[in-house]
Formats: sequence, C-alpha cells, structure tokens
Amino acid sequence: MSELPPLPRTTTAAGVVGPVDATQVPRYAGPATFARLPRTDEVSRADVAVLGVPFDSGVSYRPGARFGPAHVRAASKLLRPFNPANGAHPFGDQQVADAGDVGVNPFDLGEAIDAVERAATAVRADGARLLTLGGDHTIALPLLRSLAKDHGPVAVLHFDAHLDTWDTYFGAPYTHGTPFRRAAEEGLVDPERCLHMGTRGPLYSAQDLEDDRTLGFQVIRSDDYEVDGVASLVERMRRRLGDGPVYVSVDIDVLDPAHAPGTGTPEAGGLTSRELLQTLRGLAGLDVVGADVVEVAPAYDHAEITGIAAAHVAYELLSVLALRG
Ligand SMILES: N=C(N)NCCCC(=O)O
Ligand SMILES: [Zn+2]
Ligand SMILES: [Zn+2]
Repeated sequence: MSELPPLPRTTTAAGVVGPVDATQVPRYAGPATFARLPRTDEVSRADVAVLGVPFDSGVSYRPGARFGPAHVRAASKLLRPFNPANGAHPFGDQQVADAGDVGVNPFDLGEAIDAVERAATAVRADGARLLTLGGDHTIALPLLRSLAKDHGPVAVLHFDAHLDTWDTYFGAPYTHGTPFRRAAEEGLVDPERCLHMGTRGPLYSAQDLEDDRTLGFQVIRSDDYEVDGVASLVERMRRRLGDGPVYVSVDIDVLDPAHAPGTGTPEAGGLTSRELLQTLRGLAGLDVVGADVVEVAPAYDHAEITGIAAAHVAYELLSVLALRG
C-alpha cells in the first residue's frame, strides 16, 4: 500500500524528536499520541515515556476512568513546546514518547495489577522515567511496586481530595481507595517523606486520619491553600520531600469539581487548576522518578475541562523532569 509522507516534526540538534510541527499540520490533525509526540517505537530511546492504563475496576462510585488516557491525550493537542513559567522545553530538553496503553483485564483485578507492574517495569527497562495516565487510583500500587524495585522506598507526593489509605471496601484490599495503605504495608514508600496535598471532604471516622499518620503521611489540606498560599505550601512540601527519589501521584479530583467535573468521586471545596499547576512547578530540582495522573472519567466531563486540566498537569510534570537537566 502506498503511504502518506512522514509527519513533519521538530528535531533538536541533540536529536530529540518533538511533536508534529503545528505550523505545518494543524493541531486537530495528526497522531492521537500525547501532545502529538512520537510513539516509543518511532524513537531509538526515550527519557520519559507516557503510558496509558485504561482501567477502572477498582472504583467505589462512578465508573469511567478507563476512558481517561484517550481523553487526556485528545485534550493535550494544544500543548506548546516552551513553558514560560519556568523556562522548560519539556519536549525538547529530553526525549518524550508515547508508549501507548497497557491491555489490562477488566474482570480480574489481581491480574490487572500484575500487568500494570510488568508494563511499567518493561517500559522503564531502557532508562525511561514513566508518566502514567490512568485509570483509577488502584494503579498507583503496581507503579510503586515497579519503582521500589529500582529505587527502594520512595517519597510519595499525593495530590487528592481523598486519603486513599483506607483498608478495604466490601472486604476487598485492592481498590482506588486503598493503594497507599498497601504500598506502606509493603514498604514501598518512605514513611518520613510522604505527603498528601489537597485533602478534604467527609471521612468515615477520625480514625482514618490517625491511621494515615501512622502509615507515614502528613497532610496539607485544601483549606490550607486559602490560609497559607501556594509559596509557603511549596516550601513545606519541599522540606517534607527532601533530596531522595519522589513519586508524584495526581488524582484529578484534588481539583474542585468546578475545575475538574469529569471524575468518579468528586468533593466540593478543592484546589483551582492554577493552584495545582503552581504547586507542581515547585518540584523543580527534586528527583522525580515517576508520576501519574489518574481518575479522569470523561463521561462526566464538559467541554474537556477535566481533560485539559489533566493534560496541563502532565505538561508541568514533564517540565519538572526536563529541568532536572
Ligand atoms: N481515589 C479516589 N478517587 N477515590 C477514593 C474514594 C474512596 C471512597 O469511596 O471512599
Ligand atoms: Zn480522589
Ligand atoms: Zn485517589
């Protein structure tokens, strides 16, 4: 079969292959990869791989995060190569490529969790850092399992309305409300360096917070943003995370439902997208070894509000990775 000519891409002097050139192919045309970047099989190696995990068998309320990866990729088409907020070229100072989706079993949660860990380990085997698009929050557990094999216990910086350190739901240990309790029990996280940000909303009991503290988490609440402001919270965040490896997990429901309606367990009183993006920029210089953006459920989204927020979260995370030099 005859083929279309190759898509025009910007390639830097160092050989980094960027997104399809938007001055030659309009943004709504071209590939469905994240930010119209090359696929991992189109480049010789990647510094960062974007991996989709279309999985939502761990949810406790509204389903639909299995469609998150495709939605975030679709909403990422407008991202441009230069980040003026911090001077990063997230697609030029490092090779970013899209590794596609993991094919996970929606009917067997244990098998799905193992498949995510295997995929993460395979994609990271050539040295790529992983930015994962979920999927519900259950997937943070296998992602941490994979990372801990190389890095040992990591700091977890967890943006979420919820603690996600609950024990079980209906007796089930692996759900989107329990990944960080399992991770702590398995010794995958450094209990001196873990932090939730944006926590809010009703709990089951006061004991939830006690348990959470015992597992090694500190909490910066959504309300603290109002009182303390981003700059002072960033200072606190950096003190807590220290110099070692950091895993960043962003549940999009950390945003107020006005800023992210498309999610499964929304809670009022959340962060603005501006607060979240600014906080992420505060990670510059830290050793971010992996990250995820989870819980985007497009069926409840409007006008791509949530998809765009998630794409920008991913962009800021890629910028932090690019600034590591
Ligand atoms: N990880 C997310 N998004 N939600 C957890 C909520 C668990 C619950 O229904 O209590
Ligand atoms: Zn949540
Ligand atoms: Zn969560």
